[in-house]
Amino acid sequence: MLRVAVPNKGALSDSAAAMLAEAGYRRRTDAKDLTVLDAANDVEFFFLRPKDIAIYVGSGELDLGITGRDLALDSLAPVVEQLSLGFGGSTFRYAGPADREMSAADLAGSRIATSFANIVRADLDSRGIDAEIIRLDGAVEISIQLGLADAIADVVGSGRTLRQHNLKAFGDVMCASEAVLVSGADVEPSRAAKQLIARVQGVVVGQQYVMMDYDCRKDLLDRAVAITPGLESPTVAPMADDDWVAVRAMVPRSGHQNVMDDLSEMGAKAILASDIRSCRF
Ligand SMILES: Nc1ncnc2c1ncn2[C@@H]1O[C@H](COP(=O)(O)OP(=O)(O)OP(=O)(O)O)[C@@H](O)[C@H]1O
Ligand SMILES: O=P(O)(O)OC[C@H]1O[C@H](OP(=O)(O)OP(=O)(O)O)[C@H](O)[C@@H]1O
Ligand SMILES: [Mg+2]
Repeated sequence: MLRVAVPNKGALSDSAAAMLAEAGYRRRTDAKDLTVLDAANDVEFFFLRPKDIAIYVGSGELDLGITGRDLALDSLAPVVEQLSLGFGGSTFRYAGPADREMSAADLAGSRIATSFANIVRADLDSRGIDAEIIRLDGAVEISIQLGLADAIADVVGSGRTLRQHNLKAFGDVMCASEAVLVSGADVEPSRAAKQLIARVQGVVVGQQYVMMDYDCRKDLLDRAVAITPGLESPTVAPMADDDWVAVRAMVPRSGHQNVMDDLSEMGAKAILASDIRSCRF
């Protein structure tokens, strides 16, 4: 049976659960459950702390896991990304007091508080900077005002937490993160693992596109195809009125409103954009 780790709470948990459900897997009914057996698909899901997931997968105890790229990197566990999942986007940055202009060079000799000590150590080493790393479990932004640290290194999502604590990010982004599906680095994914990867990929790709349908005069078809080329080529179907055809093509979700504007301007009618819940190529 395939064994898959899923975040049990936190920033990634709801979206990860929704994505697996959309891919056809059984959901847990109680947020306190630590395991769910999906007998129909021959998969057992384990609901674990997001930080621990790469450790279980890297050790080979579990076959696949959903976690954050930053968490996987910091774990030092031997895992590889099979898929980027398109949610849980964040950056991992240094930050310091908003009224101080700081750069990475200012970190020399400083105290840096973080929950991601390995990422910070690797970054400091790559710059040849000697600094003290203070390992905290969370709420890292408070450590400067409490006098524990001179700078922090933490996850920045909306940036709201930094602003609330009068802090400002500086230096290069150490990790551009999002939710990822990982497998062990030393093993080829099994047939069952590949099937789960393909199903989840179908959902991820589906979310990145919309299906566009519209009616188009035959003499405008070349222009229409140029606007919506589809993945291979659009489907063109006859209509009862012989001067018109019905066109159907996948369009990237980002910018699909512009595509609708262009089609409308060209003279297309009844332009519809619908969600794609899952797809395979
Ligand atoms: N706005 C955000 N805030 C926090 N984490 C985010 C955000 N956006 C994405 N993430 C990602 O979520 C993951 C962290 O998840 P989470 O905060 O649930 O874990 P944790 O900090 O280990 O758990 P907890 O906060 O319960 O102690 C990281 O991969 C992080 O990059
Ligand atoms: O830029 P923002 O959108 O404000 O999000 C970033 C904050 O969210 C996370 O904290 P979390 O809620 O996971 O709490 P924690 O610090 O205890 O892990 C992260 O560690 C930052 O503190
Ligand atoms: Mg957190």
